[in-house]
Parts: sequence; C-alpha cells; structure tokens
Amino acid sequence: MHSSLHVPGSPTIFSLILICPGGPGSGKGTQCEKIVERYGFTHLSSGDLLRAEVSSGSERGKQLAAIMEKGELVPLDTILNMIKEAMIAKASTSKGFLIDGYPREVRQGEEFEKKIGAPCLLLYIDAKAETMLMRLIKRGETSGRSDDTAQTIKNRLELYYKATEPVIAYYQGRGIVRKINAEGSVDEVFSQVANAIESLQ
Ligand SMILES: Nc1ncnc2c1ncn2[C@@H]1O[C@H](COP(=O)(O)OP(=O)(O)OP(=O)(O)O)[C@@H](O)[C@H]1O
Ligand SMILES: Nc1nc2c(ncn2[C@@H]2O[C@H](COP(=O)(O)OP(=O)(O)O)[C@@H](O)[C@H]2O)c(=O)[nH]1
Ligand SMILES: [Mg+2]
Repeated sequence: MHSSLHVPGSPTIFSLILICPGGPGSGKGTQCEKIVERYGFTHLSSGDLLRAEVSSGSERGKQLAAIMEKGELVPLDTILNMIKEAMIAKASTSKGFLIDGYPREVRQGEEFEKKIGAPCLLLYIDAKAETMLMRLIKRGETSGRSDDTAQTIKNRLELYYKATEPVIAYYQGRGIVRKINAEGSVDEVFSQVANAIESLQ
C-alpha cells in the first residue's frame, strides 16, 4: 500500500488524503476505525476534534458545544484550522490521512484544497435516511452525546441532504468518488471500502 503517494497537484507536504463523506449515522466512524486497522492511515474525525475542544472546557469549546447540540455547522475556519493543525502534527509520520466528517458543504471542500491539498479518493458511505435515523437512535442509547437526540438527529439529517450531499457531486466530476452501499453489516460495507482503497494501487 502506498506509504507516501503524493497527491498530484496537491501543493502541500501532505501525502495521500482520503475523505469519508456520508450522512450522520451512515457508519463513517465505524468504517474509518477498520480502515486505520488495516491500512494504518491517520484518522481525523472533525466531530472527535470538536468534542475534544468541548471537553477541554475552553471558552471556544463552550461556543462549539452550543452549535453542535443543535446539529448545526460550526464556523468553517474553526474546523478547517483544527484539521490542518492535526495534520501538520502528524505529517512526518503519517502514511496518509483519512478525513471523517469534513467537508460538509462545498465551500469547505474548496477551502480545504486551497489551504491543505486535493483529496485522491472519496469513500461516499451511503445509507438510507431511515437506516441512519435508526442507527443514531440506537447509538444515542449509549453514546451519551448531546446531539444524538431525536430533534438534533432530524436537524443533522436535514443539513446533510441540504449541504453535504452536493459535496459528492462537486467531486464526482473528477472520477475520485467511490459510492459505498452502507446498508449491510459492518463487514459487508468494509469489503467494499477495501476494494475502493486497493483500486488506488
Ligand atoms: N466539517 C464540519 N463543519 C461544521 N461542523 C461540523 C463539522 N464536522 C462536525 N461538525 C459538528 O460536529 C457535530 C458532530 O459531528 P460528527 O461527525 O461527530 O457526527 P456523526 O455522528 O459522526 O455524524 P455526522 O458527522 O454526519 O453528523 C456535527 O453535528 C456538527 O455540529
Ligand atoms: N448494521 C450496521 N450498523 C452500523 C454500521 N456502521 C455503523 N453502524 C452503527 O451505526 C451507528 C453509527 O455509526 P457511526 O460510525 O458512529 O456513524 P457516523 O455518524 O457516520 O460516524 C453506530 O452505533 C454503529 O454501531 C454498519 O455498517 N452496519
Ligand atoms: Mg462519526
């Protein structure tokens, strides 16, 4: 597997960048964990980075928590800078970056390419709305997350269809999107993910 494939046209020191778009509860986080296990990429989840800032108790964390509880998007520069700082911190040892939960709207994708680099593969984790709803309600029973509540899940799903699905179309034209049917079991989904990654060979 590529150790440091440089993404053509990517004006940065960063090597392989894979992006994992998909709706809330589609299974992005679960698939990213399995990708890290098999390929050793550096997994950066925008939600996890934000939750770490929230749990730090910082003033900024308090402002972010209020936005996340409603399932709205936090300011673009905030999340982009957090991802960029995390990538720079790992750049010297990373086999490649797996970005989970970003971009969530087209302008986030545009800014990412200006400030960081061009992705080489988008693993579009595609699940039906009712599947995502069911998974998030189930996850909410144990996750303790303030945004896994019925109303916020509804907001996040609406936001996903309005702002994030157009991201897929934005990259579709470059031939780097692989649509993954996320309706099956975790392993059934992962076998499609592995095929898509190995198609980069
Ligand atoms: N790229 C981003 N831009 C703006 N806000 C974000 C971004 N990523 C995460 N957030 C905020 O953090 C919250 C949690 O994101 P996280 O990715 O952990 O949720 P998830 O359960 O994995 O599913 P989804 O991310 O698709 O909602 C989002 O609802 C949003 O409020
Ligand atoms: N049946 C099934 N459940 C899944 C799958 N992937 C994730 N889940 C469950 O669905 C919930 C949401 O998964 P998560 O990875 O957090 O989704 P994300 O919001 O896209 O990051 C979790 O409780 C997972 O256990 C899958 O492929 N099949
Ligand atoms: Mg997630």
